[in-house]
Amino acid sequence: MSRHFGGVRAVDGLDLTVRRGEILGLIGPNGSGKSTTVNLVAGLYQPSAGTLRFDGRDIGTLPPHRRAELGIARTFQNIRLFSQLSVWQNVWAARVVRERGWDGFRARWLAGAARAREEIEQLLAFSGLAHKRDQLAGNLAFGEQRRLELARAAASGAPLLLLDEPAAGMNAEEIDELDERIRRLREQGRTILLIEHHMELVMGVCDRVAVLNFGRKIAEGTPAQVQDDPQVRAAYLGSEDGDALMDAALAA
Ligand SMILES: Nc1ncnc2c1ncn2[C@@H]1O[C@H](COP(=O)(O)OP(=O)(O)OP(=O)(O)O)[C@@H](O)[C@H]1O
Repeated sequence: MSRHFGGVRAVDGLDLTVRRGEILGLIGPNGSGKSTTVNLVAGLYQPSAGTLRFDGRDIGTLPPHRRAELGIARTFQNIRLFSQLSVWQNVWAARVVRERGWDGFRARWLAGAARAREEIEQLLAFSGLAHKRDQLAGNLAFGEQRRLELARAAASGAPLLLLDEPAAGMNAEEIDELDERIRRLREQGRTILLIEHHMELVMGVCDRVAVLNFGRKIAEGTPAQVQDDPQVRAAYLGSEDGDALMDAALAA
């Protein structure tokens, strides 16, 4: 796929496969096209060229809500919750969409409510937010909002989760917890595309890693292979992420 903005080739002939059940890390220096890739998969952007298949089906022209119904959920780099709904209601809204799709959302939401409630309880426990259930999402602390976004994506039941910098702004303890949650989602059979700058998290949790630079894929492989790749090191040279990449390589 490619996506150009005027003269900027944000994504430039990217060929990427996310295998069922894996955690694929997508990394790259600032402005290398990671978020554009997520937005192409989620349907917020239309590709300038190329095709996109999900579970064998061409979804390149479907609007975002149809892709969500088919089983693609996401979190946002800049958190986007329903800030005037409670924690519980945020998770509930995602859960309801899964059961019935947007078309039946209003008419049939009551059906299956008991099972949904039980699942929402489990998700609130999973994200450590059970005690915050009645608070407005907009009033949560930053790290809690990130946790709620993840819970909401999980509540959709989508087999594919696109996580766009879920560790951004988190402290070390929160990142450890995030690491654990991402692993648990994989254990449940979810497939995860993880966009992240936090190298320790990426190298620790991902099965495979793909590296972008100027919209192109410059490397793909296991975390160890990618860390040792001279092109990857060159792309990151002199940046903070590059230093972290070296640290992760040395620690491995
Ligand atoms: N809507 C847009 N309009 C114009 N240019 C855009 C748009 N979105 C992204 N770009 C440009 O495309 C390139 C890739 O941006 P993108 O946000 O995908 O990178 P990224 O790898 O996610 O960066 P970061 O790590 O800083 O989040 C950048 O040069 C950016 O300025």
